[in-house]
Amino acid sequence: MANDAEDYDLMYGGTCINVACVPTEALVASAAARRPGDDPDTWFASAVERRDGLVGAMRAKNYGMLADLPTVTVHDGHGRFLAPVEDPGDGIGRRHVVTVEAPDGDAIRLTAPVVVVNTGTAPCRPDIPGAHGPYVHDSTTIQHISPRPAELVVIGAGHVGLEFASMFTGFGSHVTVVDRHERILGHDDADVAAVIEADLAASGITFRHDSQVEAIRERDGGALVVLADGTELAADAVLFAVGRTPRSADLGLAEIGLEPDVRGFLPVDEHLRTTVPGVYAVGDINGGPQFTYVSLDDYRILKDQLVGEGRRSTADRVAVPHALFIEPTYTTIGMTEAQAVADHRVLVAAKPVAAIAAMPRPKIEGDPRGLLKILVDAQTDLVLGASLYCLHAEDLVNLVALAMRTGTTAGLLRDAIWTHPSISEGLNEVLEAPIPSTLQPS
Ligand SMILES: Cc1cc2nc3c(=O)[nH]c(=O)nc-3n(C[C@H](O)[C@H](O)[C@H](O)COP(=O)(O)OP(=O)(O)OC[C@H]3O[C@@H](n4cnc5c(N)ncnc54)[C@H](O)[C@@H]3O)c2cc1C
Ligand SMILES: NC(=O)c1ccc[n+]([C@@H]2O[C@H](COP(=O)([O-])OP(=O)(O)OC[C@H]3O[C@@H](n4cnc5c(N)ncnc54)[C@H](O)[C@@H]3O)[C@@H](O)[C@H]2O)c1
Repeated sequence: MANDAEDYDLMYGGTCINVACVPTEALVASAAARRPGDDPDTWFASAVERRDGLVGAMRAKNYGMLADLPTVTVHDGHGRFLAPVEDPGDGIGRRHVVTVEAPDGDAIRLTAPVVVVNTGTAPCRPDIPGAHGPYVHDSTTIQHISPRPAELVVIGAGHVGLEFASMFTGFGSHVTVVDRHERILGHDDADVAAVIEADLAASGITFRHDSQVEAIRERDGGALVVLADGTELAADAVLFAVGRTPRSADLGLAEIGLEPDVRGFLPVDEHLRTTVPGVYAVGDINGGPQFTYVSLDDYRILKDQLVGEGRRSTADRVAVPHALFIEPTYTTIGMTEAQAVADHRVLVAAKPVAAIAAMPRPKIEGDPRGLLKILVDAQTDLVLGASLYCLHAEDLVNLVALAMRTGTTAGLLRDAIWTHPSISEGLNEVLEAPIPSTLQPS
């Protein structure tokens, strides 16, 4: 196990637990819990402390889950392929060779007929002047920023950009988000994206769309973000949230004849086999969707390949949901409205959360922002897709996902008995009177 800074023992459990989902969602939750009277800096410091405790405990647990198994040996260090050992005629066949170089320079050599590459991705920064300057961060380093920046510029309005923008706004910082596209969530329904952007703007975030960053300059005690149109944005800190790059550059891939794609990801077939026999690539490194639960499903496919019947494949994934942890949570599943109207007669069931009388839960918890929108096939009554922007939508979307996977109709969701007061019961009301989509197939 290794990360870019080579803190091997700080990465047990991988990216999600140590530098991604768990720590960031812990900070998002703490930021959302801050009330106007709470001192921002004290609150931020205690949130960081809480985050560190949680991450430390989960890392230890994850290490134990592997290291405590009698069949597992954990080696700390950087793994890299060496040339394979050709079949010595012992019945096992050709073996791959991996060297693991420990931080102190010691290296060991491991041989095996099967090697699974699960090296993940790392944050990337564009090749512009000042991108590695002193006040410039990525999603990992900003989690350890001190003091809290009063003025933060976030470059990139994707998952990382919007989550950290929402989080730092909650911590009392002023955040400007710069993105090269004309709107946020460009792949999603425009009407839903507009509601979300309006809420984020109302919470204090400034958006600069259609913008390219040309350089980042140092100024007294901070940075100056220079945009292509000449605008200069002063910041205490800058966060690059412009995507992630695969960790494949130093894996010795040439030794085994494994060619990465142009971006550096390792191409696989639907059973996660690379082009080299005996070498699999799972998780972010294979260029699939970058989510922990997809990496987990890759593991199921791999397990089925190695000790099962070899039937599971990426092709049998149905209705994979996505969640964006802003406040409140925004989730999507299935088709967008534009995609749905291309092949279906679509009914749209949509209601602002504040107007759903039969779903008091968000009002009880004090955040009635959001919108529930569900797309239904007018002929079959099956759910085609949904955009759920609401407190606890990260759970509601799983219910809709299950309905889509099992062919449960919108009528059944509408008429089901759900607990009260819950978010699920919103389905009773939202699905009551869907109306035909007004979008034309493009
Ligand atoms: C800020 C942020 C928030 C996120 N939030 C979410 C979320 O809420 N939900 C969600 O589903 N996804 C989220 N993601 C995405 C998610 O974290 C990743 O998709 C997931 O962690 C990828 O897991 P993986 O199995 O591919 O590998 P990783 O978890 O990345 O593990 C790779 C491991 O390999 C090690 N390694 C790399 N190269 C070598 C080498 N040569 N030798 C030895 N070890 C090596 C690394 O140190 C690391 O421990 C988030 C990502 C980020 C950046
Ligand atoms: N809640 C979650 O599940 C979650 C949370 C965080 C991250 N992630 C995963 O991590 C991955 C990486 O996230 P990310 O936000 O870094 O990448 P991303 O691909 O989601 O978004 C990058 C954004 O940066 C913009 N951009 C790129 N270069 C730019 C430039 N030079 N100037 C201005 N804007 C620029 C792009 O237009 C895009 O909007 C995501 O794809 C996602 O799979 C998931």
